[in-house]
Amino acid sequence: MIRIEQLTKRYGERLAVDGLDLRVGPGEIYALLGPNGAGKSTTIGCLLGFVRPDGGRIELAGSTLAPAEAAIRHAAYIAENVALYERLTGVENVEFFMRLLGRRPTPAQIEALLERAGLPRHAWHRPAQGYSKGMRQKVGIVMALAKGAQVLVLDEPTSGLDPEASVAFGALVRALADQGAAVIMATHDLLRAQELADRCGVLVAGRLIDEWNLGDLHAGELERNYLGSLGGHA
Ligand SMILES: Nc1ncnc2c1ncn2[C@@H]1O[C@H](COP(=O)(O)OP(=O)(O)OP(=O)(O)O)[C@@H](O)[C@H]1O
Repeated sequence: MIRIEQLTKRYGERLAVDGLDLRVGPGEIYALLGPNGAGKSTTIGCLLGFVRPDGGRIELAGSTLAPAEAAIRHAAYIAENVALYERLTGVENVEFFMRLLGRRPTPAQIEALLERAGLPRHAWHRPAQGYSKGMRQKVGIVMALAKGAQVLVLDEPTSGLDPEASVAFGALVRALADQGAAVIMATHDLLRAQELADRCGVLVAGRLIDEWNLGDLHAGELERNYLGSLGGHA
């Protein structure tokens, strides 16, 4: 579960996040929409403890720890470009990550995770420097699976992915949510947001101006609503 209450962040004079309240329940996928500069990345940065808020409260997976520690313990983050150790293979990257978590996985356990995430077999033992964006996203998912993350934070996860990779990625995210993870994804991809998310909110100038249950909307309706919502706040 993700609970954000009255989150505020300023950069000098600029109010990037303005008293934001937002909740994402276990098993729920929430799409955080909004134009450039709306405060999506700042919100995500605060969730992960990368950015220090000026006010408000953040709770991840019921933890009362400071956000950075709670994120280290409970969250997995998949950035637009998943950073890997370029000279290590996919298997070695996952092994390294799992050792940081205090685990000693067998090669078979790592391969089972890579298989589950759909990383092509031919890539398992190749250096990550040759990986495509979609392959990197899959390794990111493996790390979330390995960690048993209760919170999954995604920043523009589908930008630059081809439609097939994007659909495959969406299925993996849904599988993690079905295991009980609370998922928040900042995105400009309204099509994928409508396909994948359960709920979405529109952030403008650091405030949520609208929220919808996506199950209530017809195909294509999200874009109309979104543009209408922005128009009303122009
Ligand atoms: N490190 C920073 N220093 C100063 N201002 C910043 C900093 N990071 C973000 N901002 C400002 O805070 C506001 C929110 O930015 P943020 O990156 O969170 O928006 P965003 O919704 O993620 O935008 P985008 O869709 O373009 O990624 C913007 O006005 C931005 O210029």
